[in-house]
Amino acid sequence: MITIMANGKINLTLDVLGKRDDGYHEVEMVMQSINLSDKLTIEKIDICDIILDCVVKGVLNKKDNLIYKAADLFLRTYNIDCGVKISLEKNIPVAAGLAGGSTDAAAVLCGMNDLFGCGLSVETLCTLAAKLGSDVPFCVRGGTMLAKGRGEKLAPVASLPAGCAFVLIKPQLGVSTAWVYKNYQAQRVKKHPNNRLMLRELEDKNLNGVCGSLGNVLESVTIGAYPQLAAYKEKLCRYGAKAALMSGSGPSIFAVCENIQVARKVADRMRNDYAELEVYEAVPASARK
Ligand SMILES: C[C@@](CO)(OP(=O)(O)O)[C@H](O)COP(=O)(O)OP(=O)(O)OC[C@H]1O[C@@H](n2ccc(N)nc2=O)[C@H](O)[C@@H]1O
Ligand SMILES: Nc1ncnc2c1ncn2[C@@H]1O[C@H](COP(=O)(O)OP(=O)(O)O)[C@@H](O)[C@H]1O
Repeated sequence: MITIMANGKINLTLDVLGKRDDGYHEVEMVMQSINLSDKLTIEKIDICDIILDCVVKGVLNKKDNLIYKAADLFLRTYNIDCGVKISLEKNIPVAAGLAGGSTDAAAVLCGMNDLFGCGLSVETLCTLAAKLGSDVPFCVRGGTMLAKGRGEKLAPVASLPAGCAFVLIKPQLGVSTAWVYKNYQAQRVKKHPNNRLMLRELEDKNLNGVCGSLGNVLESVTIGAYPQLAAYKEKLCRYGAKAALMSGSGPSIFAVCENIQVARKVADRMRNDYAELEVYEAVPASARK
């Protein structure tokens, strides 16, 4: 039996370059793992089955769970003639722009690789991961990455300056990623993030520069539909954060602070207006403890 942590992510940048022939959007984004994590326990069972012990809001059919899909893909690809029982402690809110489902799927692939002693490389795991979703390869690797293509082409980039921390607002509503991309209209975007500049600011460990380079074009869709998200961003900055942005397709909002003490102060002030928030930090690649 093994236990494995599945980290959530935020997007420091997210740009959409255009629509592709396969219906997906060509993206360019800087992604960052954070220590908001689900916990999975995976054990071998003698029967050829996948048993799930978990509750995921809105996922009623076991076969729709990305955990099931990942386990099924792994067992079929490597002709493994036994099954697994997987238990999940779900901490990452669902459909929140934090890759909760994708990271569970990535953890299953990595966990089963260890459990069955397959010795697959990270590259092989990422190829498998891309079959499950655009964000799943990033979740296999973690850390700070530039993602291109539909999100699966990854290159490691410099990490954030040490010590910085995030206040993360987890709104009660869930937003469908497919709906957000479907409603994306390039002409409604006022400003695109400058990914090159973001990479340079990360290299220079310049937190003010990083904050100045944050940007997410999908805000034009999700904040358009839920204007209260703009008010959260504005308040977080007024209460002492350096900058705030929506993560992924939303609706989660994160604010960047120079250190955890400042982040806790901002979070305490913000709690009077909005209760569902917590302080998190960046985690490096492959941190699953
Ligand atoms: C927006 C992002 C940013 O990191 O994350 P989330 O907000 O979901 O966390 C990702 O691009 C989401 O990745 P992921 O959630 O894995 O998406 P997928 O399951 O592959 O696709 C869900 C739907 O989104 C659309 N989609 C996804 C990725 C992409 N590059 N272009 C798209 O148009 C597709 O229509 C697809 O049907
Ligand atoms: N284990 C899982 N955890 C979360 N969502 C899951 C899971 N399995 C399937 N899903 C489905 O994936 C969708 C996207 O979920 P999630 O990855 O949490 O959000 P996002 O794509 O915004 O990061 C959910 O609405 C849910 O229907």
